[in-house]
Amino acid sequence: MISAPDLISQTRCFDGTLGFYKHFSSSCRSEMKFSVYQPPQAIASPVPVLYYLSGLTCTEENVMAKSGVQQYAAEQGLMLVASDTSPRDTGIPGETDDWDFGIGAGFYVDAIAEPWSQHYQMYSYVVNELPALIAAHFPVLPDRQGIFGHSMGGHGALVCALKNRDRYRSVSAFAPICAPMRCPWGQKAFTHYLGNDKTQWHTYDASELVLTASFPGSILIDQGGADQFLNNQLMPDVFEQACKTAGQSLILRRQAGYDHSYYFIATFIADHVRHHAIALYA
Ligand SMILES: N[C@@H](CCC(=O)N[C@@H](CSC=O)C(=O)NCC(=O)O)C(=O)O
Repeated sequence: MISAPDLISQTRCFDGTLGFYKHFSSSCRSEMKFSVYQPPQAIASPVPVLYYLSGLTCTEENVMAKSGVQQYAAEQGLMLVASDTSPRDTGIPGETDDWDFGIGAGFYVDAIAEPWSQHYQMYSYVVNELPALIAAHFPVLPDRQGIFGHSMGGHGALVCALKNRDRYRSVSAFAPICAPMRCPWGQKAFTHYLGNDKTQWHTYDASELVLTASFPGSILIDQGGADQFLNNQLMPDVFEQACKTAGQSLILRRQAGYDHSYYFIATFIADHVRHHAIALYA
């Protein structure tokens, strides 16, 4: 039996309910927090569920506080679940030293290198443990799941969907880190979490994965043209080229003038929720 999470706080929002929760994660072997927006439709019957993965430095709160996503989840009848971006307070030396590694920067991989492998199991957490807990304790249709995210989390969403096409019916991303093996954020995280063997890195790089594991539906990506991280960290051209090579359907929208912030996400999040709703209610 999967234990119920503890409710930390609950707020009414667009005729639904926004709740913040904590529980002990067996994957990460530490306490984890997450947030859930339950739309009004979920009172009558179970609804599809959309998972959101945040970027570096974020928690389970950022998307709920800054994007305005609840309005669109309420319109479309989707449960929205946002996980934290890493375990916290594990006691691993150095986990708070850098803003782009350790706490707030789990990169949605299962670490295999010590000491990170003891707790940093974010891939298993978001793909297996959290969905099982949500299915056990919230009114969702667990065979109707979508996933999206921003930056580190946008890349995490791409990887989760590409590796699990049987579990997710839809995927989208805001300004994802498209080729982590080639950028400083990704190289730093993969070196520490996965070690120096590059064959391990390939299994968590969306631009490599898509060459051998395509997703059945179209992938939607929005990328701001004035994003400060565009050229040195995000590299959407690499993913676009890989999708072309693999025959993967991709809608890559380059949005002139937009940066990397939640103002950019708030501007286009209605389109993303609609993209998921179409697939999840088909
Ligand atoms: N000054 C920022 C630097 C980090 C940042 O930009 N984080 C982004 C995600 S970057 C890639 O994963 C973010 O979403 N920040 C949180 C927010 O609410 O904007 C910082 O310290 O946040």
